[in-house]
Amino acid sequence: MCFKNNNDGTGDRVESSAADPILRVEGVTLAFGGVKALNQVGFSVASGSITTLIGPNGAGKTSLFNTISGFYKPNTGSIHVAGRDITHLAPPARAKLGLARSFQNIALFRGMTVLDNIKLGRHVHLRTNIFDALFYLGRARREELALREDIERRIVDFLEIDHIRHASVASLPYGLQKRVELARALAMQPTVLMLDEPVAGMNREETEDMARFILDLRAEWGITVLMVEHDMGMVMDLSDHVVVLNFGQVIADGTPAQVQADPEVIRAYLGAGDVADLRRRLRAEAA
Ligand SMILES: Nc1ncnc2c1ncn2[C@@H]1O[C@H](COP(=O)(O)OP(=O)(O)OP(=O)(O)O)[C@@H](O)[C@H]1O
Repeated sequence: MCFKNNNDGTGDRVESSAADPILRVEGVTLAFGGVKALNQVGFSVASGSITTLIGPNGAGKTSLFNTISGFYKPNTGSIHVAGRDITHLAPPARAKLGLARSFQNIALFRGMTVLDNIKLGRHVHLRTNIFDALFYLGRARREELALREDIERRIVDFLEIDHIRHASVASLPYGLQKRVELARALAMQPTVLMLDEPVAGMNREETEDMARFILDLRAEWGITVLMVEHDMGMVMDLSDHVVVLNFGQVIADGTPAQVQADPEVIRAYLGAGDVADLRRRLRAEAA
């Protein structure tokens, strides 16, 4: 594949051929004491796809996200981005390779402006990395002067947040804060964007906006999306590929139609209901 994003300063980024998955997880096991949060987990994410991890509470989705982004080290198994083994790389090195993520709970600097929060995302590609940047803003700001402004402008235009660029994050409604968090992740110029429950806590209008942005960033920017999401309506509408976890294991892996029809998914994940029923109920609740 060719990166459609502007990759200045990212000389060590990886590329994949059309035949290879952009992300591959193989035999990953992760234990917390006696609890196996992940047990021999394996799946692939095709380049340019929207892939979603679902599963009941405690299934291992967050553990898997944290393992892929490098915050947890697996006991066994490996993780590959565009064919390169990244299992032993720290999170900033993974981010440099194009693996960016957002967090379930908003992790923005609430006292700072929207624009300053977005700029922090760019430091992943500077000599001053994002973690340094958080603590040594003076140095980061000096380096900022050398950055091109067009990426920020593109992101701000794309996410329709121009009118709030100088507002402090704390003053914004929840849906806009989540959009700013997405903007910061985009500022990392990701190849694979990991979104942790992107519409959690959003009202229907905010959810629809976020769904539109996710579809557009794949279509217009060529970014591969891997997300964890509980909103079944959104999962089934947006995803090309759904991976279902239960008790730390992959119990189904396929298209939305395939996993919706899988009896083990219905039994394990949805209990007595079925996906169509759950979807109806969720939509009724949202209305
Ligand atoms: N830091 C931790 N220490 C000990 N056990 C943990 C830790 N994190 C997760 N677990 C356990 O690992 C298992 C998987 O948890 P995880 O949070 O990954 O599930 P999840 O699918 O993300 O759940 P949810 O949908 O509720 O967020 C659970 O049994 C959980 O109690």
